[in-house]
Parts: sequence; structure tokens; C-alpha cells
Amino acid sequence: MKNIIKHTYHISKEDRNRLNNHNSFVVWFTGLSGSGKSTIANQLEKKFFDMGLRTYSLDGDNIRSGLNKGLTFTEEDRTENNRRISEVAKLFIDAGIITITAFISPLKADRKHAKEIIGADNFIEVFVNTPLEVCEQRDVKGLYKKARQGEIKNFTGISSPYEKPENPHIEVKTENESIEESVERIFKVLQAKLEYNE
Ligand SMILES: Nc1ncnc2c1ncn2[C@@H]1O[C@H](COP(=O)(O)OS(=O)(=O)O)[C@@H](OP(=O)(O)O)[C@H]1O
Ligand SMILES: Nc1ncnc2c1ncn2[C@@H]1O[C@H](COP(=O)(O)OP(=O)(O)O)[C@@H](O)[C@H]1O
Repeated sequence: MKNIIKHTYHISKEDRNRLNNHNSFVVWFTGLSGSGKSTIANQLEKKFFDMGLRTYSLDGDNIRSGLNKGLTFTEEDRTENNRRISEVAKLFIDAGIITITAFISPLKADRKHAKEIIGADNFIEVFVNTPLEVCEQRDVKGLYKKARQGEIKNFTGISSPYEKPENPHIEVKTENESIEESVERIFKVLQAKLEYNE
């Protein structure tokens, strides 16, 4: 960008990873509303935290009510929502923190862009594959009912698309496995990524 000149800092991501004695990366959850993203993300973060690792979770509460306040659920705004989240996640991994994101992120192109921004080596995609019927039955926040009644426009799975990932690193099927089983499976895949080597 014109007249923006990057400053080189003494401390790098590698320095922070060495200090923390673990790598930093992004665990990017995607799935329908009510699929279980926040529940699993929360338990996964607790597991990491209890091991003494540095973590942070980004989700609707701290993003859509703060940084991205004002963005709606049109495709255009979801794209911008996901782009900003990706940029924030990139800063967090640069800060040496294992970053867990839990957003619907329904569009393939937006998830691809997230991977590009964050860097393929630091991006682990977890597809919480819960069928729409199950999410709707759970209706944790009563939003599906409202969407069916036409009170909410552009609702994912009802009046707005969800494009399933074709090659996620991890897929969890919450109708067939418990929260603990999903967390354990995700953890096993991530374990290999944790270790910091010079
Ligand atoms: N129209 C519409 N469609 C989908 N979801 C809606 C909508 N309106 C509000 N909500 C609530 O917002 C949460 C999804 O926000 P995200 O930032 O994750 O969505 S996105 O990635 O930009 O698509 C989502 O939270 P989760 O249930 O945690 O997924 C909903 O509670
Ligand atoms: N195996 C499971 N994994 C995750 N959540 C589950 C599972 N079984 C039932 N649930 C329930 O489904 C709901 C998922 O809600 P939430 O985590 O808020 O979803 P999301 O963040 O994707 O909108 C929670 O009430 C959770 O207790």
C-alpha cells in the first residue's frame, strides 16, 4: 500500500513460540448455527489452557458485538466478517497464541481466503458436521424457529447457503459422538503441531 512502510521488530513469532515452548496456529471451526462449534471450541481451549499453553478464542461474542459490530448477515458482510477475523487470528498467532475461531464461515471462498491470510501451515480447519435437522431440533437460541417464521432473513441453512468443506483437516459428527470424544479426536491431530523445534 502506498506510503505504508513495514517496520521490522526485534521479536518474531518464532521467538515467542520458543519462549512459550509451543507453536501457535489457528484452529478454524466451521459449521451451522447450533452444530456445536462454540461448545467444542470451549472444551478444546480448556484442555490446552490446563496444559499451560497460551490460547485465545474468537467467537461471535467478542467479534460481532465489538470489532465487527454493524456487519449484517448478507454474503458481503459475512465475507468481511470472516476476513477481519482471519486478520485478527493472524495477529494472535504472531503473538504466539493458539487461536481458536468459532464462526459459521459458510462460504468456501471465504475459508480459502482465511487460509491464505493466516498461512496454510498455520490453519487447521475443523468441520462440525451436524445435520440441519439436528441443529434445528436443538435450536439453542430459538433462531431457527424465528428463521422459519420469516422473522430472520438470510439465516444459514434456511435462507442462506452453507457450503460444506470438501477436505477439512478434521470432521466431527456430533450426532454420533460426545463432546469429549470430538475434543479428544481434534486434540490428537493437533498434538503433532504443538511441539516447538528449533
Ligand atoms: N441470519 C443469520 N444466519 C446465521 N446466524 C445468525 C443469523 N442471525 C444471527 N445469527 C447468529 O450469529 C451467529 C453467526 O455469526 P457468525 O459471525 O459466526 O456468522 S458468519 O461466519 O459471518 O456467517 C450465530 O451463532 P452460532 O449459533 O454460534 O453459529 C447466530 O447465533
Ligand atoms: N456431541 C456434541 N458436541 C457439541 N455440542 C453438542 C453435542 N451434543 C449436544 N450438543 C449441544 O448442541 C449445542 C451446540 O450449541 P453451540 O455450541 O452453541 O453451537 P454453535 O456454536 O455451532 O452455534 C449445545 O447446546 C451443546 O450442548
